[in-house]
Amino acid sequence: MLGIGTVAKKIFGTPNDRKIKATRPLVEKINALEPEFEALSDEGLIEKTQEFKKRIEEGESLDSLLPEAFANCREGARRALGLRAFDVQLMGGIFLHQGNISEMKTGEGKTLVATFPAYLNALTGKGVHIVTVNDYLARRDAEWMSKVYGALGMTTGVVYPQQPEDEKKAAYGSDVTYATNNELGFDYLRDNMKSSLEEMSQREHYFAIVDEVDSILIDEARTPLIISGPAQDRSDLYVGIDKLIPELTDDHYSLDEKTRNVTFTDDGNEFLEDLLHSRGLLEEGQSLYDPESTTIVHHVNQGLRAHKLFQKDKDYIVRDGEVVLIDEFTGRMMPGRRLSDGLHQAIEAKEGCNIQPENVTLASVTFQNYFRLYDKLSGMTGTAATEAEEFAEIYGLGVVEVPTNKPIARLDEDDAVYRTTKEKFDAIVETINEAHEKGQPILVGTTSIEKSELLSQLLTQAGIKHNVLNARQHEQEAQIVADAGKLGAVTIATNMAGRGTDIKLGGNVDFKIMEALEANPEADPEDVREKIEAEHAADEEAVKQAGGLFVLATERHESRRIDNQLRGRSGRQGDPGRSAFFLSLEDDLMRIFGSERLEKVLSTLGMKEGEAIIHPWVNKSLERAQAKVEGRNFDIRKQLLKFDDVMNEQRKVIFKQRLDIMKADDLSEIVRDMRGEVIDDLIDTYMPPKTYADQWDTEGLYAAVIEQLNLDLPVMAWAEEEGVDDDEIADRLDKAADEMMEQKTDAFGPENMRAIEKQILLQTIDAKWREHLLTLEHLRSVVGFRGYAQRDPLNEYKNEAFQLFETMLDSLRQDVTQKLAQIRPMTEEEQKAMMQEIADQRSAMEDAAKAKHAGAAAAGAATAAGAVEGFDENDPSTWGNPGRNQPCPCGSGQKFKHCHGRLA
Ligand SMILES: Nc1ncnc2c1ncn2[C@@H]1O[C@H](COP(=O)(O)OP(=O)(O)OP(=O)(O)O)[C@@H](O)[C@H]1O
Repeated sequence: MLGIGTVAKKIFGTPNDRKIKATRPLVEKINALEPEFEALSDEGLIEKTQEFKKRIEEGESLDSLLPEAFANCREGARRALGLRAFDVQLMGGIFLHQGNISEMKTGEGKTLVATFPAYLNALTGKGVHIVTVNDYLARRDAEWMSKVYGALGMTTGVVYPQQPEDEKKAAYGSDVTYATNNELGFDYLRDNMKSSLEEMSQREHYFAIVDEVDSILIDEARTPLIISGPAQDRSDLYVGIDKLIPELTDDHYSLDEKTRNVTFTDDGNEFLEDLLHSRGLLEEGQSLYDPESTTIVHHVNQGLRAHKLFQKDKDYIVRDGEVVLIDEFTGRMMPGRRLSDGLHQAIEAKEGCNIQPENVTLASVTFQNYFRLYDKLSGMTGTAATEAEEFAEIYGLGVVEVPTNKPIARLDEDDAVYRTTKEKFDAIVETINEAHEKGQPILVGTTSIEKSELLSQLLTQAGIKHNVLNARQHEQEAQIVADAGKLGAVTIATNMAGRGTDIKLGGNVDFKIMEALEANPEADPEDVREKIEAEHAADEEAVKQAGGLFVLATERHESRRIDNQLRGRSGRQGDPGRSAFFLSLEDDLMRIFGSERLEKVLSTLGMKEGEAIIHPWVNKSLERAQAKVEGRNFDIRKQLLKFDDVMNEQRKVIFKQRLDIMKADDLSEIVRDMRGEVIDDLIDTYMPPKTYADQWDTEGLYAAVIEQLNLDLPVMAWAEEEGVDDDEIADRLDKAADEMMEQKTDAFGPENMRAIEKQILLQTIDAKWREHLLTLEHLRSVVGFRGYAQRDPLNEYKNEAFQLFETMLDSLRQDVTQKLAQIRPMTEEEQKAMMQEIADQRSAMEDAAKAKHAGAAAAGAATAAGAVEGFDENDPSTWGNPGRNQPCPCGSGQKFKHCHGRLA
C-alpha cells in the first residue's frame, strides 16, 4: 500500500517536479530555434551576440532573450567542442540564470552547463565569474570553454595566484572570468587596500556561478581569508600585564581545563579594575566594561591563561630564549608554530623571553560574506540536497535537482562492515583481485596519502599492477586519470579523485591520439585520428562488457557528499559501473560516531573473523551518523556567521566609503564637515551643554585647539566677552580653521590640495580600520569571558562592536583634521634638499643597474639617457621589443607601458 505522502506526490508531483515541468516550455523554445541557428555562418553567431547586446541596451530583459541566447550558445558549443548540449543541460543552465543551485549528478557535464547562463548574463557587459575549487580546474575549464565563448565573440579570462597585475586586470575585464574562490576573495581584499581606482583589478560583483558550490559555500565557508601584515611591537603591554597576574588569587577567577578558558568572578573583575587603574593600564574613569577596554581585557585573559593553563616542559619548553610548543599527541617540539591572539607573547612575557611581535590582520573576509556581495549568485553541484536547508537559510539559494540525461546504470552496493582494519583490507585486496581478473577497471578511494601507500604495498604483494594518485604524484595526474578507465587498470587515489576527475571508459581518446602522434610524428594526423578512434570504440565496448568502472571506497567520510563524489567517478553519462564501500568497526567514523545501537546489532548478528555484515540497515544507520555530524557543523557555522555578520556590515560601510573617496575628485566638503564635527566635539568636551561660563575649561580648549586644529587662538579672552556663548565660539573656530585651510589651499594650489586630502583620508581610514579589526577580534574572545551576568554574548558583541565603530569614526575625523591642519608646503631649502636626495638615490640606483647589466645591454634596449637608435614614433617596428615595464624606447625615461606602449 502506498502512503499518503507517496500518493500525493504521484498526483501533484514534488515541488522539484513542478520546477522541472515549468522550464520545459523554455527548453522547447530553444529546441525549436535550433535549425535557425544551425543555418548561421560562424560570423553569424558572433553577429547574433552583437545584436543581443544592442537589444539589452534598448531595454530588452535577459529573460526574454534567454531562448535565443541559449540557442546561439548551444550552436557555438557544438561547433567549438563537438558537444551538443542535452535538454537537461539547458535546464540546468536556466536554473542557474534564475539564481538557483542546479544539482546535476556527477558526469552530467556541468562545465558546459555553466556556459549558457554565463553567456546570457555577460551580454550585459558586466562580467560573469565562474568559481572553481582549485587552480587546475580554473585553468582547465577556462581553456576548454573559451572555445565556446570565442565562437560567440566573447572573451574569457582566468585568474591565478601571483598573476602580474595588468594580466589580472585584463582577466577581470573579460566577459567571463574563471577563478578560484581563494583568488577572488584575496583580490577583493587587495583591491580594498589600494589607493586609486585604476589599480583595482575587480569590476563590480554582478553574477557568480559557483561550481562545486557545497564545497565552497559550506565546507570552506568558515575559513576567513586573511591578509596579515607588518608586525606590531607591544612588548610593554605584555610585560605590564604579566606583572599583575601573580596578584590575582583563586577567588578572582575560575579555570576550565577542558576548553582551556578562564572566567573572572565579580570580585575578580572589581579587583582587576582597581589593579589596572593603579598600574596606569586603564585611564582614570575608564571601566573594565567600556568598549575601549576590550584589548586590555583580552590581554589580561591571555596572561592568565599563559600562567595557569600552560605549563613549562609539558605544553612548551624554553629553548635558546624562545618558547617552543610541544605537540600534545606526539610529544614532539613544534618549532616555528605560534599560539595566536597574543597568547604566545603572554607566555614569552611569563618566561622572561624576548617578546616577538604579533602579526596583524590587515583585512579579512569569509567566503560566506564575499559571495553575498554578488547581485546574483548561483551554483552547481552533484550533491546539494543534503545541505539544502543551509543554502536557503544563509544564501537564499534554492536547490533544484535536474534529472539525468540517461538513467543511471551504476550498481551501488550496500556497505560491507568488517570487524578489524586488517580483515577489511584483506577483503579489499581479494575483491580487487576478482574484478581485475575480469579486466574491470578499478578506482580505489582512500582517505590519506599514508593509506594510499599502504594499500599500494598490499597490492604489490598480491602481484597486482596499479597506479597511485596522491599529492605526491600530482604531476602525472592527467596521465593517470587518462589511463584509469582502461581495461585492467587499477588506480589507488586519495580524495584528489573527486570533482573534476573525468575518467573515460576505455581511456582518454585524445591522449591516445597524442601518444600515437608522438610515437610516429611522420604519420598523417587525420589517418591517425581515424584509426585510434576506431580502436578506442572497441576498447570502450570491452570495458562496458566488463561492467564499467568499479569504484571501491575504503572508508566513509564524515560528510556524505564526499562519498557521493567519489562514487560519481563511475556511471557517468549513463555508463555501466559499480560502487562499494568497505568499512570496519575500527574506522574513525565508526568509532566516533557509530551508535551504540549499531554496535549491539552487529554483535548480536555475530561477526566471524573475515566475515562482513552487509545489510541496508547498516547503511541507513551510518547515514544517520553522518547526518548528525553534518547537522552539528551547520550549527557551528550558523553561529560563527552571526558574529561575522556584524563585522561584515561595518566592512561594507568602510569599503563603500573608500570607493566613494577614490571616485571623488573633490573631497573638500567632506573634510570640512569632518572638521566641523571635531570642533563640535571639542566644544562639547570643554564647554558642556547646560553649564555656566565659570564651569568651562577654556584653557583646556585652548590647548586642544592648538593640538587638533594647529591654531593659536585667544579662546580664553573670547569666553570673557559679553554675550559670547558656546555656539559663538564654535563659529569663530570654524571660521578660523576655514581661513587657515584656504590659505593652505592657495599655497599648495587647489589641485594638489585635493590630492593631499584624498591621500590623507584613504591612509587614515586604512589605519583606523586595521586597528578596529584587531579590536573586534579581541572583543570576540572576551565577550564569552565577560559572562558575569547572564547576557547573550552575541548581543553583547553587537552592541559593543557598534560602539567601537562609532569611536573609530570619531577618531578618524580627529586624525584627518589634525593631519590636514599640520601640512604645509615645503620651504625652498627643504625642496632643494629633497630633490637632491632623490637625485642621489637615482644615480646610485643607476650605477648599480649599470654594474649589473654591464656588457649585457641588449641591442635595441633604451637607456634612461636617450632614445633607441633609429626610433621613429610612427613606426613601431623601429621600437625594438621592449617589455611593458622597461624604459620607453623614445627616451622619455618613463616605463614603456605608460608611454608609447599605450599607443601600441
Ligand atoms: N552534451 C554532451 N554530450 C556529450 N558529452 C558531454 C556533453 N556534455 C558533457 N559531456 C561530457 O561529459 C563528461 C563530464 O563532463 P564534466 O566534467 O563537465 O562533468 P561534471 O558534471 O562536471 O562532473 P563531475 O561532477 O564529476 O565533475 C565530459 O567528458 C564531457 O565531455
